Amino acid sequence: MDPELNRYILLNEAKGLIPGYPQSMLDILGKCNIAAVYGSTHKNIRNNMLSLIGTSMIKDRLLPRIDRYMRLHLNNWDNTTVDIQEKTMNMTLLIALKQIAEVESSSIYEDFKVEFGKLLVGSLSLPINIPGTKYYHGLKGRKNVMKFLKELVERRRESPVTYDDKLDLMLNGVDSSYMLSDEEIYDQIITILYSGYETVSTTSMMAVKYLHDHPEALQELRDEHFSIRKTKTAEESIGWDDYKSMKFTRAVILETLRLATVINGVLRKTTKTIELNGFVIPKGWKIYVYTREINCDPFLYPEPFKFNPWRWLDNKSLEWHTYFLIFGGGGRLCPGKELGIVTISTFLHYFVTTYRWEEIGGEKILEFPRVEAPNGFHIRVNKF
Ligand code: HEM
Repeated sequence: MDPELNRYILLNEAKGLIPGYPQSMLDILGKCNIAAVYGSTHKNIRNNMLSLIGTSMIKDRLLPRIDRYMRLHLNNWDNTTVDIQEKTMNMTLLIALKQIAEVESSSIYEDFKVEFGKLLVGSLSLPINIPGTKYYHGLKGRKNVMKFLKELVERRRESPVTYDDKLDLMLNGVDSSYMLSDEEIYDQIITILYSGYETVSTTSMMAVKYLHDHPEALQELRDEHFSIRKTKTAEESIGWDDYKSMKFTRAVILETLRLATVINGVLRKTTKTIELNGFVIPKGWKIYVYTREINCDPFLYPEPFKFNPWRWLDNKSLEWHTYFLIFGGGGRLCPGKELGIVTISTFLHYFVTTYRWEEIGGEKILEFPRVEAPNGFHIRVNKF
């Protein structure tokens, strides 16, 4: 839990502190997934990942698409009761899938979602492969997800048409310095969908919850988004400069991530016997770099249990603090950080400028060990 030691571990992969994720995760996300590789292979996969989800890609290609599908997704919520947990999960998966295979995503989405759900549950399970176990279902999910992806790739290769999405970029070598093999392409797609799923959907749901409970913050957020809308026609999408101007929105998202910690920590494994703070950690041992507690450190965040987005504006360096580990650190710092924040910001933009909402009430949200609403999180939504 020691922030300094945690940071040391994250920054020193080369000294024998490589990722140590469980066997179930490695089997189900694939052996080429970014968390399973290290050294030069990791460098190649990560550079490729950055060329697919990094800032220049978001600016030019991803944001317009996120904007378009967010509008569609938020259409027709007027005068209805929605389970915002379910809605944000669907939104996140569908929008991510659209970025990968835009044209085909609509037709495969419903079936794909079922298989992806199995994969998700199986990724954190005891690796016992007998019918009925989560692991068994997870492997089945992976097998079927792979089937979808292989068919997509085959069709693309046979077709003379070019597409403007991540799959085409991967097939045609977006990163000129390294061409992914087919296996790497499949695992890269699964990794993108997996890493951005619960993180983005849960944070979107929890932002709705915190904003509902803090009307002052909601008002300031609305003002920020209405002032952006004022400069545009109803059909005009938000652009990169609009996104960069959403200072309060970013603060709301960071504060939500801090309080509703989606990732409690990250796992590492020693490749040799190592001494850390006077303790000898034998070769092959796993280390759980538990970062959750840092989010509630009263020295960094006074009144740590209070939802106070303004703290991120009063102290602009907070996001860049040495112990800000919400997105990890070192050579594995989350490459999807900006894409995640862009997606949640776009969701909040259209949600708060179109609707007001009330909680149906009484529904439990668990914050530990996972942030989730076991029975859903229902809200009544009405147009302004
Ligand atoms: C907004 C919420 C998000 C949070 C809080 C978050 C958090 C993290 C953390 C803590 C790590 C470090 C893991 C480690 O050191 O082992 C990480 C890595 C990663 N994240 Fe995110 N993430 C978010 C969104 C996303 C999105 C939207 C994507 C992709 C579309 C993504 C893709 C990845 C990938 C590929 C890695 C592995 C990087 C590597 O091993 O080099 N993340 N994320």
